[in-house]
Amino acid sequence: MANYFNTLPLREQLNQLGVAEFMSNDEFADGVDALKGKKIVIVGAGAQGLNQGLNLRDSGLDVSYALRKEAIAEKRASWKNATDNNFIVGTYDELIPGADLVINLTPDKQHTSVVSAVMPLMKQGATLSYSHGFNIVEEGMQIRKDITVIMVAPKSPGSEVRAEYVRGFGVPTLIAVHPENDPEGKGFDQAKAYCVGTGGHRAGVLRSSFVAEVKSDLMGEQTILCGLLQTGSILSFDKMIEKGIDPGYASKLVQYGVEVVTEALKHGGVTGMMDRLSNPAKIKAFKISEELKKIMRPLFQKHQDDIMSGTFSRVMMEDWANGDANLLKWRAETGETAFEKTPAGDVKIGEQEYFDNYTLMVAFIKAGVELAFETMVEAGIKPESAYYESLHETPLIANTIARKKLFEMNRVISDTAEYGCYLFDQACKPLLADFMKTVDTDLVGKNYNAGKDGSVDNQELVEINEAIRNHPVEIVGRKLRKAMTAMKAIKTA
Ligand SMILES: NC(=O)C1=CN([C@@H]2O[C@H](COP(=O)(O)OP(=O)(O)OC[C@H]3O[C@@H](n4cnc5c(N)ncnc54)[C@H](OP(=O)(O)O)[C@@H]3O)[C@@H](O)[C@H]2O)C=CC1
Ligand SMILES: CC[C@](O)(C(C)=O)C(=O)O
Ligand SMILES: [Mg+2]
Ligand SMILES: [Mg+2]
Repeated sequence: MANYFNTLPLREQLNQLGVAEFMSNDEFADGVDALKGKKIVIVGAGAQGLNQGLNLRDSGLDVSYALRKEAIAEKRASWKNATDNNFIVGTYDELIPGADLVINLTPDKQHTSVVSAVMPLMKQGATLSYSHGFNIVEEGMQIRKDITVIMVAPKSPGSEVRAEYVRGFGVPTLIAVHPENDPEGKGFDQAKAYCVGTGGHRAGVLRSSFVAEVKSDLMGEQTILCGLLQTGSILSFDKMIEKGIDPGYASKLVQYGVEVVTEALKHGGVTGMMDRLSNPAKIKAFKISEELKKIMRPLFQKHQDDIMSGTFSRVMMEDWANGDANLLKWRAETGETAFEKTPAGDVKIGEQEYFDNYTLMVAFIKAGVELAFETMVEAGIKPESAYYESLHETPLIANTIARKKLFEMNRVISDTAEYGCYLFDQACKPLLADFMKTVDTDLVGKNYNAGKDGSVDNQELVEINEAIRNHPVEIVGRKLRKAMTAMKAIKTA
């Protein structure tokens, strides 16, 4: 199998990369009708599998789970996830032949073997769905020509797909039909219905392509969403310990701080997050974020270039073939960091205190969101897609860190995202070493405003406010957030 993207002529690569059409609410007027009464069989009951299945069932659809024989015989976590929630569970032989829609929600690494096992059992004219296009785009998987191939890709961890649905909202979702597999022209209607079933239509849906989803998803997860949150958290904690801040306080500030500051990002964009700082702190955070952008831009560009050329996927697949040696080594190293091993102290940190005492994280997030967005757009990804993959999803990932630190984030995200996160983190920490020498506790651990009289240069503040508000991620963000009328606030620690 060859990398599908790399086999396309440049014209077609650019065509597929540039697909991102924001869909209006009335395009979902038929609800889940296209899937009503159809047999939906999900393969895999993990992070996405279980949570999407719960939403689809609550939306009135007929969902069951096909698991590999060993998972059923050994009553593994996936079997328990599905049976504890009263779903019918069966083997591939038992369930796949009757399925109208087979949703493959196993780890990307397993897709070639899972799809190869499932495909011969699928009935004529059935549909196969993915939530990430890696297998189709990077591995060039060929699907039987009578089968329709669709993608419904929530831009969120599975846990938040469920949590947002239960809150009455949803997560932004990319839907697509593989141009090589739409023999009956029904793929798009089915993808829309599936997306309504998960609640995605309430948060914003882009009609996308497998190519656009893969090249943006990989970039978001490696850089701002997971990589930089990991690097920023570890460096912030280590700095506080070096400067004598109480470890329990430092641990709590870092564990929950990213969730608190990004909640402001979710509702009001970078502008809203920066507005939570005092004027002097805002000016400082702006200047630091500019410095961080300068240092990290080449690394962000390298990640995007390697994703576009297929180098990233080739190297990761070499690690798969090598028994995940790097992934497992990096996972173990992350588990050994002082941040991970230091429990959050029993200390009260007020909501505003998270902003005032963690200005450094605000600067990291501003820099990372803007850089990821800028780099994706430069590479041909549409601003709407780049917004979901940078700004909107950052708070959803931050929620997982608040639950159980970086361990939880890396457990909940896909193996592909986890690998890319560590890859970025390994390269980013040394890059930031000199910068971190300049950081003191006024930026992390103590109130930035302490001992200052709060005065600022008016002209400088006006210029900085303008720069923040007029960044392209803010312009597209204001438009997309207008469609998110049902967005709910979450309770933070
Ligand atoms: N994690 C996330 O939040 C997101 C994931 N995605 C995409 O969704 C898809 C699923 O990812 P994710 O939910 O993280 O996956 P998980 O790692 O959570 O999937 C675990 C499930 O897959 C099954 N599985 C593992 N290996 C095999 C195999 N060889 N054969 C059959 N079943 C197997 C497991 O069953 P068993 O008990 O037998 O091991 C389990 O049910 C991926 O394409 C990913 O990129 C997209 C958006 C976000
Ligand atoms: C950010 C990681 C992700 O892409 C996701 C949750 O959207 C993944 O692959 O897990
Ligand atoms: Mg993603
Ligand atoms: Mg992903």
